[in-house]
Amino acid sequence: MAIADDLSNTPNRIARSAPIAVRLALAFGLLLALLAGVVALVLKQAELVGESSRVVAESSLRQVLLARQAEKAAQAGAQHLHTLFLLDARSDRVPVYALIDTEFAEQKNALSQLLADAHAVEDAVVVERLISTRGRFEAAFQHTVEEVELDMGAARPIMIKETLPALNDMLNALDALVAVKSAQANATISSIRMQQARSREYVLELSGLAVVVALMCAVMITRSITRPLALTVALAREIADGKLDSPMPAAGRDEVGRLITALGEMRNSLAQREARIVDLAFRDPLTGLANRTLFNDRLDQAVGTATRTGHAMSVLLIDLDRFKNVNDVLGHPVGDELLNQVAGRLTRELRRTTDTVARIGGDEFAVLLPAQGREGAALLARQLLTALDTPVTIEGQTVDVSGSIGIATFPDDGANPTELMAHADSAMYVAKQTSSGYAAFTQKMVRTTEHGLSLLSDLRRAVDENQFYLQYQPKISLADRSCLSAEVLIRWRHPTRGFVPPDQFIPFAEQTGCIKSITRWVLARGLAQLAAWRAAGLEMSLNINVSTRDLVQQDLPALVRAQLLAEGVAARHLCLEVTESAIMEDPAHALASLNALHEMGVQLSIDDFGTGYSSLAYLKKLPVQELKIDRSFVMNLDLDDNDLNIVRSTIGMAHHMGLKVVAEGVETESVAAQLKTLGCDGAQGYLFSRPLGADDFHAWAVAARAANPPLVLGAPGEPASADLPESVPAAT
Ligand SMILES: Nc1nc2c(ncn2[C@@H]2O[C@@H]3COP(=O)(O)O[C@H]4[C@@H](O)[C@H](n5cnc6c(=O)[nH]c(N)nc65)O[C@@H]4COP(=O)(O)O[C@H]3[C@H]2O)c(=O)[nH]1
Repeated sequence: MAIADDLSNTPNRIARSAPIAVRLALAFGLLLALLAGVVALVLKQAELVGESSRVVAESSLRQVLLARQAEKAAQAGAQHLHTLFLLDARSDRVPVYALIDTEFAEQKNALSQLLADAHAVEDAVVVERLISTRGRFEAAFQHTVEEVELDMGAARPIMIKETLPALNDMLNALDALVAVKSAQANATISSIRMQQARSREYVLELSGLAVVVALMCAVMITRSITRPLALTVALAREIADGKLDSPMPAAGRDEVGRLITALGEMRNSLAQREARIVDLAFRDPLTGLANRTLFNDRLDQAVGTATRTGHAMSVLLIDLDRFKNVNDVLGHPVGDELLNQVAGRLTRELRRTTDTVARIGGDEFAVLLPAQGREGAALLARQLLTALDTPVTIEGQTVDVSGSIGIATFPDDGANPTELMAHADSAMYVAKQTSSGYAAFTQKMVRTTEHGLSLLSDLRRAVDENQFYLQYQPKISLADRSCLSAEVLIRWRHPTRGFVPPDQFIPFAEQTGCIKSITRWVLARGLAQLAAWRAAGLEMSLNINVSTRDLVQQDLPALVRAQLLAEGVAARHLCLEVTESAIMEDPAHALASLNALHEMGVQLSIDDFGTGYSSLAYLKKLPVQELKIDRSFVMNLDLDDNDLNIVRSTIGMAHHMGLKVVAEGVETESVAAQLKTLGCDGAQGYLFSRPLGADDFHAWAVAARAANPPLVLGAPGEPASADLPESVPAAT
């Protein structure tokens, strides 16, 4: 069967190997040749038939004419014989004899010619008979003529008995000859007719053959063009429908074959481009991981499957800690490489091909675990955190990596992808505050979120409704216990919640952006109070806390400048406290703000030192004058050698860098004494005073000043003899 197919396809293959133009030229050439052949044959046949017809007609006519001529001559001879009987004088008969001789000669000549033309046996027999009858006639005629000259009376019976019967015999023989010739002519004509009929058949057969051959050629050529064209059209439609992987039809070497090849090339390049587009649409170009779109798509499918099968499934959201620092401090190429390495580590931890790891944001990754419950997800979270834990080395720099993972599991933590992702997100934020680094979602997290929402609207109202107030805590010099500065601490008296400590609302205000209006309020109220104290003769400076958000916003220096000008307070009497984590959150912007404030003359202090991640080496680059050691290291300084060592080395290094050091949370004399021994410059704590209201602080400060007059006047880090103008340079 295959061989038969092969054979039947061979002409097609041959046909398709030649160009269409050549094929058409060949086909039409063949057709023309066939037609020319047929025409030539028809002409030849017609010529043959015409020639033979002409020959036969001429020959028959000639023979009939010769026979008639002989007959006529015989009849004329007979007439002249009669004439002889009517002429008595011999002289009158002589001319008749001459005529008779001529007629005899004509007769003889005609008969000789008839004999010469008589090829057929039957012709010869008839002619022989004619010649013999003529001979007898001629003899009888001569005899009669001789008798006429001898005895006219005797000649007449001779003529009647001999000559006339001989003449009749000769005439009968001539009739027989004419009949034979006519029969021959008829036979020839019917043979010609047969020949003509045969010629017609030949012509018809040849024409039929030519038509069949032409049809076969036409079908073959048409098929050799239309079939590949139909395949080409089908291929083009498939390409248009986006089917780019169906098998390609075999391409010949003709024009259609070249078209198929070109379509194939077009299809391949389309397939490549489509793959690239799909890659761009669904892959993260940096890490090669699935992107958010692909992740969401797979999450939809996984939730669909889990709903049908009743199996659990989990989502893990992973956020890298301090990634922004890496990007800002070490540069984007290092940040990109870090993300790449993290992507590799996450991918390597996944064991099942059905699991998906995706990069869904800058430093945010997500893992989809179909058919995996909470325990399995928590186990993987721990493995991922361990995998991330090893520091990476990029361009010779060692970068610590850590992450926080939030887990949400279907169906307990969410019935749809949106809920699952939102709850994994909430869990991730909780995870950031835990030591384990991961957290599975609980309903309590929803309540926290709800609580957060109502807290947000309350916070927004608090400034307008004057629910905030300020307290001031003295910062004293350990050298002489004098008070030169006060730290401003905000307090919130909520109408229904009661007193809300700053630790509970400041971080939230920072997250939600409310901190900006709070800082503005604290700056205005605090500087107004400072101006009032100074106007009342209390030599004092103020420390005000600013948050990360304040620091990265470029309008902080302008705001501070405006408030200082509004209250007429010199910039040097203001010290802004920033936490090291606030600086490290966005070092580039933080540094810009700090520089602008420093140029303005504002003092800068690093708050809660020791709790963040920054190093003293990095702080060296900052325009700060003071460093406040966190109270967690100070409070048990006299009991804990570790704390003592930390505080000692911090003071040593800070002094080495030209910074004043203030210890927070000093509650006992023993700690104060230790700090003084260690060379600490200032201290703050319940030992000296709890945070006080403005009036109480004023009274406390006046009393303290009386008990412990300052050896020098000025803010920590400020030269005692400084006599700076009360004006404020414009912020840059
Ligand atoms: N145990 C103990 N605590 C002591 C002692 N001496 C002072 N403190 C407390 O230590 C905190 C010192 O403030 P902080 O480190 O800047 O820490 C502050 C500061 O980071 C933030 N904060 C307070 N007011 C403001 C503000 O106006 N703006 C901003 N951005 N943050 C503020 O809230 C944090 C907490 O403030 P507070 O609750 O007022 O808590 C204050 C103060 O009451 C002591 O001897 N023992």
